[in-house]
Amino acid sequence: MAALASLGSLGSVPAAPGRIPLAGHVPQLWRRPLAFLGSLRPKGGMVRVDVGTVSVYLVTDPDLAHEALVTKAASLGRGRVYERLRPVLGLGLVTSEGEVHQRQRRRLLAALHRVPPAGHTAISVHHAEELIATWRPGEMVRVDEAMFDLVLGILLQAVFSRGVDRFAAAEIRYSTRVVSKGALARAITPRVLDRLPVSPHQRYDAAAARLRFVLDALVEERRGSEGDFDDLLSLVMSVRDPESGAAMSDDRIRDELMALLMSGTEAASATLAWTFHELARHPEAADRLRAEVDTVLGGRPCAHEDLARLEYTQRVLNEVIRLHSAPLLLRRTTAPVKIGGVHIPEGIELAISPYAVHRNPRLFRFPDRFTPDRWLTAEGSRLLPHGAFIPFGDGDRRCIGDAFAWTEMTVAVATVCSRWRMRPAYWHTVREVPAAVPRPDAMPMIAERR
Ligand code: HEM
Repeated sequence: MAALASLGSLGSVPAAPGRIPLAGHVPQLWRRPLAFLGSLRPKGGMVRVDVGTVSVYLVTDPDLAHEALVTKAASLGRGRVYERLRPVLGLGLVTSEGEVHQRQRRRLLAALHRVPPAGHTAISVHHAEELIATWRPGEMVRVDEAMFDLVLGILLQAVFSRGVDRFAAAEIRYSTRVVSKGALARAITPRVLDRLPVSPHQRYDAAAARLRFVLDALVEERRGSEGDFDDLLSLVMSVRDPESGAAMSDDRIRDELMALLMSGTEAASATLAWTFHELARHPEAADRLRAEVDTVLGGRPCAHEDLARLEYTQRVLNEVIRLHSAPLLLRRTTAPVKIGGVHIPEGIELAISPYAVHRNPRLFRFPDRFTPDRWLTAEGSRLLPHGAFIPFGDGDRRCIGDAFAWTEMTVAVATVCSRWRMRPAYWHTVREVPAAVPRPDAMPMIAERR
């Protein structure tokens, strides 16, 4: 950071290595985006990455990340990528900014804080038990898809306690996948291409339209229903803005449901899939985790009180989420701001990279190694500097579903590992694909009964 402070102006921030005229860093971003990001450790913690003619200033240092996400957050908005996604996803928490975002965030947090944690554990256990009951010994399971179905099922039941009919559920499943998987491609392709009759665009827009349609119908159906519903939708409908006292319109509720579906499924299911991948690659860690699960659960389903006692399981999850975290949290300056001593004018695209921060050897010894016990030592999160461990972001855009995700992930890992041992399918080499949180291209595994 000291090095950047001496630079002062944006023009003196170094460009990442390997830039070529006109294309900038597009070849590296195209061929090996995550390895490229993980390799960037600029002196001073900020580096310029050119995506064609657009420059993005990338933050890889914890102090600067903390400034951008927390102390200077008031001068940063959402930026170009979210502008592209707004027409599709609407104005939910993920895409909105400024006063609209703050108001909606207060309301959603108020609703989420009223969800009883033990109730969420019970829903997670029910769905995890149901999932493993369908597996047969020696069967190939697409773990990435199974985990997506699991977290989607949990989220849908948390939002619609009496369930949704199977047509709506199938539509939500299909469209959520298409819209979240295609978001990155939509965000980086120029607007002029949207109108072209090419199938990926048409498929994307059609899926988003169908998702909006189904969610609108479910909200409307709820408005016409009698009785008490003990779920997130009724909380969201009833919650008032703590300052103005106003309730949310149905359109806004629909946009927030879209935001929850987008953010609440991909990241948690990818993290779960990576957990089974890492456990399969580290048999010693898998043995310890199974031993802990056997001791704590003793063969019965997980209860809410068990979660805190699954300490090694939580360390495994912490380590997975450190290694497989968001490549980029995107922002744009809405006012001139000084970050890391550099004066940044209004309208500049910034990106904070948890992925790069979490692989910084100054913060984590042998950062590419999977070492769950690092969370027992001085490296453990409480002693890390601000901005050093940010898998859920930070500041006024920090993930609102972190507790929700932590519960369902702990339950899922404990439930699967109490009964099954997952072995990688030898015919597939898993690749990390860039997404909001990197996801596996596919993760076939063989389920072996313990
Ligand atoms: C392992 C699981 C998860 C990870 C790693 C994760 C990560 C993140 C991160 C990094 C952000 C901040 C994005 C930014 O600063 O631009 C975020 C925001 C958000 N997350 Fe999560 N998330 C997870 C699960 C969930 C779940 C389960 C839900 C909902 C049930 C959820 C809902 C949201 C929402 C609505 C936001 C937007 C917050 C705002 O902009 O105010 N997330 N998440």
